[in-house]
Amino acid sequence: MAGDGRGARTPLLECGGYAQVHAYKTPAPRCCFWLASHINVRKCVAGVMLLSVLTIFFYTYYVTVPLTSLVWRDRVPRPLSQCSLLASQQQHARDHTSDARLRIDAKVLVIVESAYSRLGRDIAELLVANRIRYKVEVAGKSLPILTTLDKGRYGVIIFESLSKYANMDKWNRELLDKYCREYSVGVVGFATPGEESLVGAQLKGFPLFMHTNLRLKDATLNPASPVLRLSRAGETAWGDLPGDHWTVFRANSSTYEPVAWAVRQNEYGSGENRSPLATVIQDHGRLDGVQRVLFGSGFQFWLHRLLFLDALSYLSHGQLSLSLERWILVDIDDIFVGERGTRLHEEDVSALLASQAALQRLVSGFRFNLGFSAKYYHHGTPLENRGDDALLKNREHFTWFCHMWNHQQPHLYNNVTQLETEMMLNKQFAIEHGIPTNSCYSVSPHHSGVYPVHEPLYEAWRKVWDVKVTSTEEYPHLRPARLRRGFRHRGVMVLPRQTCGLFTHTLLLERYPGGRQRLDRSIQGGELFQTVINNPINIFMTHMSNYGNDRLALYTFESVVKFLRCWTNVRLASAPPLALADKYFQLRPDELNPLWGNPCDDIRHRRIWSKSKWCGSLPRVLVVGPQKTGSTALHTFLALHPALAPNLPSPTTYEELQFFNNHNYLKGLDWYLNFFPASLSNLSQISFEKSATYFDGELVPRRAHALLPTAKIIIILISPSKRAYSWYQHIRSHGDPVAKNYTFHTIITANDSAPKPLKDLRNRCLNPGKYSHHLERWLAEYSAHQLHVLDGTQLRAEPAAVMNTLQKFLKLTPHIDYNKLLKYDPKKGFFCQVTSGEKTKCLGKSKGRIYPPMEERSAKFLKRYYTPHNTALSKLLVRLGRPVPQWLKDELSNG
Ligand SMILES: Nc1ncnc2c1ncn2[C@@H]1O[C@H](COP(=O)(O)OS(=O)(=O)O)[C@@H](OP(=O)(O)O)[C@H]1O
Repeated sequence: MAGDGRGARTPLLECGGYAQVHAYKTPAPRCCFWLASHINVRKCVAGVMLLSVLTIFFYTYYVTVPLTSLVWRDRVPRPLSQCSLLASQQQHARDHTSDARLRIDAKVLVIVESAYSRLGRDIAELLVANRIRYKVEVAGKSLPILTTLDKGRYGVIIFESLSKYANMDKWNRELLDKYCREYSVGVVGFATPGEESLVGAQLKGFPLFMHTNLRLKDATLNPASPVLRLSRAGETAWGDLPGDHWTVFRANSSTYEPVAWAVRQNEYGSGENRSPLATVIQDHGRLDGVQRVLFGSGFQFWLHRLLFLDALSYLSHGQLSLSLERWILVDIDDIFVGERGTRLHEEDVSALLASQAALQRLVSGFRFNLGFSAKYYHHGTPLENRGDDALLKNREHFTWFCHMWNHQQPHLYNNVTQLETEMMLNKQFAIEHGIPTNSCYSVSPHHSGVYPVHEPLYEAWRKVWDVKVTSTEEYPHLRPARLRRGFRHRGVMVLPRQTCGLFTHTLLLERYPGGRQRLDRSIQGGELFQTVINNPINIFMTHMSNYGNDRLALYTFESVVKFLRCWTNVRLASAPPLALADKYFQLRPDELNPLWGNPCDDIRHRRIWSKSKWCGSLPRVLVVGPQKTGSTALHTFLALHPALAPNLPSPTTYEELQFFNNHNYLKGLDWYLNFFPASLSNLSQISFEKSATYFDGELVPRRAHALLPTAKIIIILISPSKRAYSWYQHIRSHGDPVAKNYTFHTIITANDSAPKPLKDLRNRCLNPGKYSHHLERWLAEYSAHQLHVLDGTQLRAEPAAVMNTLQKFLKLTPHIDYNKLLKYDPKKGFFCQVTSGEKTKCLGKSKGRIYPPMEERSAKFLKRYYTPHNTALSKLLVRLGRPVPQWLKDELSNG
């Protein structure tokens, strides 16, 4: 057999030569014989399969792609533009401001039917999206308090149910009308669907008549209505209006003026033959001095959201007016990255330029912002590679920003150098191809490393690209979009990014998820349209593939911009990212400081956060102070418990990390996490942290809750007077120059005309002792059952008893008998840790200092000073069902 095989090779060569020469002669009997003897069925099947795979590959990459893309390009949808107003110039929008409203707060009161009602929720969400402050009250027997001293608390009162408003009891109604008149506060009301269909029914107490449960179509706005500001009149929203339960208004008084109209669905004809019915009506307040805007339906109809914002603006005399400026930046990410067959051709680039030119006519300064990953340059079909070249050829028409060179997620790199090297490759490419490198903007693939923060990314960005701005959808969470915020970290401004409904895989309008109508609805008054209305600065992320194929992105943006132009008076503009970031934080300076959340609480965040990071040992117990109440003793006692593990010590502040209350917070979460490494605690242990300055830190409860929402909070209280005195002795012995120069009495009695350093010291000394005030702040974030208020005087005298209660509160196992661990040390005058035998280990000299007793006059002064705060604390503890400590009873006694 072996001989057969070997000998068979030669005829194959001969076979080829033979066949050529003797093609018409005998058809290679030896060759066929050889083939027949060598090819079995298995080989034959394998060969056919291989051939098929090769054919499919060839067909897909070289035949289908160009052909299908030709078919797609044939079906490029035209942007929606059925608007007669597009050609006309934008007019000046009304200014609702007046001097009348200096006596009210720019806040609205929303009176809802129930805590769960749909429209009430929609109203609240729209207010949140526009950062309008509000308070929600469920309609009830009495009205909430409307004034503080001589100031009105609310600028507009919104009734989710018009009938609840009209049917208020006489007393409340008179009270409300009086408030509205006195402070020129307006009312918004919504007619909610009732079971009964009313025809010409009078709204109780008003010369206004209503038809209910109607189906309507073809909405228009009254160009003369003074309410309109964001909304622009002149166009008709053709077609059926959503919902079967519309209310329309008819009035026979000049106090009423329609804001919007529609016609009945079963009404045909045109122009004058159609009788428009008022769906939104304004009451000028000519009869009773109260201005109102009443809606015949809720927010299912997109235009009502716009009119609602206008109503707030009008009724608040401009106090609640939104700016008319809307900034739009469209990022095109993944330049060069797309799959073969989905990338841009030369004609797509031409279309991109043409669309950009069209958009520039409506959005001043508009340029597409291109983010490139150069590793994939020229990775397409030959036609697509020419598309890459066309982009580069027209590079100066666009703005550019760097994406990751290889589109890798930065959180996967634990090494800054590696990140820098890859960023350098992209930069090198940019320099070689004349791509501008000075935008100071970058975007990370899949938001990776931006939030939760991956420090090496920020470091490399700053170093290689001088990045000062980025954008993400992830801070603080992806959803809901209206809660997205910006922040700044390590000099990089992170802007919230909005979505426009287009993603990497969204290639064709006809295959749009949920159908083309879904995208069109989003554009025509729906989500995308509302996004632009609700956000002064919009950064939209799109991908290269959205601009090839049927150029879905061009359709989307041109359409929405035209729709905005048609129906609103907003002034659209664009600017480079750095300018937008400056604008953003000018508008929202309160957002500059970040609020760190726990990356492990959100699976999306966990996925874009380094695997080497660990949040499993973050503290679950915080001892928050205040200072000089025995917090160090408590920390030491807790650390003796086998179920508890304290953080690693800080080189500068020892056991206290002082993260939540000072500049350490701005160092970022990694800084804090480093004190809680995975090795810190075994799995059954609970980590804890103690920083005595947390208690009275203004921002601490909010920050602590954002990161540690389930933590237990321990507060230690002693007499605030004694605390203040101990604190004075403490900073004096630390050499504080002001404390050294003044007596305790001078400091605590300093009045407001005293020198600033003295006043500052007085505040630092006295303010932490206003216990009830600080406790309320903690209670605003944490629920009462998470808070444990511990008596510091008792901790000093009977530490074992206190630790007993605390162990129960913390549900610690095993339960430890602290009588065995602590012993009174007569020399120190305090309880100390028992070491070997009879020996003890006490706290250092700085705890349990020896100093003269407080002067009588100071004690008297402080007792008086703290009385209101102590009274409030006592009430608060009773309200919470907690024991009132003996020291507090003593302070409140008359003795
Ligand atoms: N067991 C034990 N040992 C030593 N000291 C004890 C102890 N228990 C309570 N105290 C009291 O704790 C006071 C210091 O409070 P803090 O530890 O909270 O001070 S600090 O804010 O951390 O600096 C300290 O205040 P001064 O007496 O003014 O020094 C002590 O009175």
